[in-house]
Amino acid sequence: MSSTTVSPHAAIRVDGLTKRFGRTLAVDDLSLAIPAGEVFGFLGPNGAGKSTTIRLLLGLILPSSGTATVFGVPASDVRRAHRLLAYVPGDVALWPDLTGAEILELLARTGPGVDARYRTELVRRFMLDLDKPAKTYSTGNRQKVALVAAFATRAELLVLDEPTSGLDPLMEQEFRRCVAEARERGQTVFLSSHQLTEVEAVCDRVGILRAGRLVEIAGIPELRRLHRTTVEVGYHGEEPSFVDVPGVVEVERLDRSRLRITLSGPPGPALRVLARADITTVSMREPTLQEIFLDYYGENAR
Ligand SMILES: Nc1ncnc2c1ncn2[C@@H]1O[C@H](COP(=O)(O)OP(=O)(O)OP(=O)(O)O)[C@@H](O)[C@H]1O
Repeated sequence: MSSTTVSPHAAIRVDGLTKRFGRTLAVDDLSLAIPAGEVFGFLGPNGAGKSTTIRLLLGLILPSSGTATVFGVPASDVRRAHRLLAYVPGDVALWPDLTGAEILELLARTGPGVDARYRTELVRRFMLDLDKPAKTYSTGNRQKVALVAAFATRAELLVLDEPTSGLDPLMEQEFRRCVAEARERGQTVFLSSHQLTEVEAVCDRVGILRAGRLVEIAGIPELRRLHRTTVEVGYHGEEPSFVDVPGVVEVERLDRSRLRITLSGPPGPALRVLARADITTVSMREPTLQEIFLDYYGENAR
C-alpha cells in the first residue's frame, strides 16, 4: 500500500544553511538535496552538527542564514511541515504516567495520520508491552514506542536521530526491516547514526559531516571506491614492483610469496602490474564504512 503522493520537490532541500551559537559555528554553509524515496544516512563524530541540522529541519531553531525546506515547505512553517514528517529523537522522553498504549494513541492524534493495523503489527514485532506506564520503561523501550509511533505513520518523511542507540541486536534487525518497508512504501528516511553497519545496511546514500561542513556525499559503493582497498596476492618467481605506481599507498610483504597492497582510488594501474607478474592467488577487500569513517576522522585524517 502506498499513500505517498508524488511531489515535484526534494524531500529535504537545504541551501547555505548556517547556524551559529555565539562563537560556535555548529552548521556551516550546508547545502543538500534528498530526493523523495531515498534512505539517507547522516554521519559525523560527536559535535559535528548533526542534531543542530535536524533541529533546523524540524523548525525547533531558526538558521543564522540559509534555508531548509521539506517537500518545498519551509522548515520554519511548522504547522505545514509537520504534516509531512515524523520524528524520532535519540533521547526519547515520554509522559511518565501514561501507558505505552495511551502514548501511541496520543501521538497518533497529533501526527500526520496512522496505519493502525501496521502499528499493531509493529508493537508485536518490537515485543512492546503497552500496558505499563512509561516511567517503568527502559531507554530501549522508550525508543521502541517512538519508533513504532513514527513507522506507523504514513508521513512522507521520517527523521530519525540516532534512533537505535538503546536497542538490542534483535530489535536493531527489526528496525532495519522497518526502514526497508518504509522505503518500499516510498517514504523518505533521514537517518542520523553512529552505527556504521546500520547505515551501510539500510542507506542509499550518506552525507558525512565534519565541524559543521559536509565533507562527502555519495552512495556507499561509490564511497568505497574512493577509499582504501586491500589486495592480497600470492606469486611465483619475481616479486611484482609497485614503485611509483599511481594509487598504491602501501605494500606489505606477508611472506616470501605473498604481498598485501593498499590502494586508494581506481585499481587499474596496480592491476596492470599484477597482470605482468606470475600471480597464483588474489583476493580483494573493499573498506567497511567504519574504515572510511576512520580515514576521515581517525589517525589518517591528520
Ligand atoms: N544550544 C546550543 N548552544 C551552544 N552551542 C551549541 C548548542 N547546540 C549545539 N551546540 C554546539 O554546536 C556544535 C554541534 O552540536 P550538535 O549537537 O549539532 O552535534 P552532533 O553532530 O549532533 O553531535 P552528537 O553526535 O554528539 O550528538 C557543538 O560544538 C555543540 O557544542
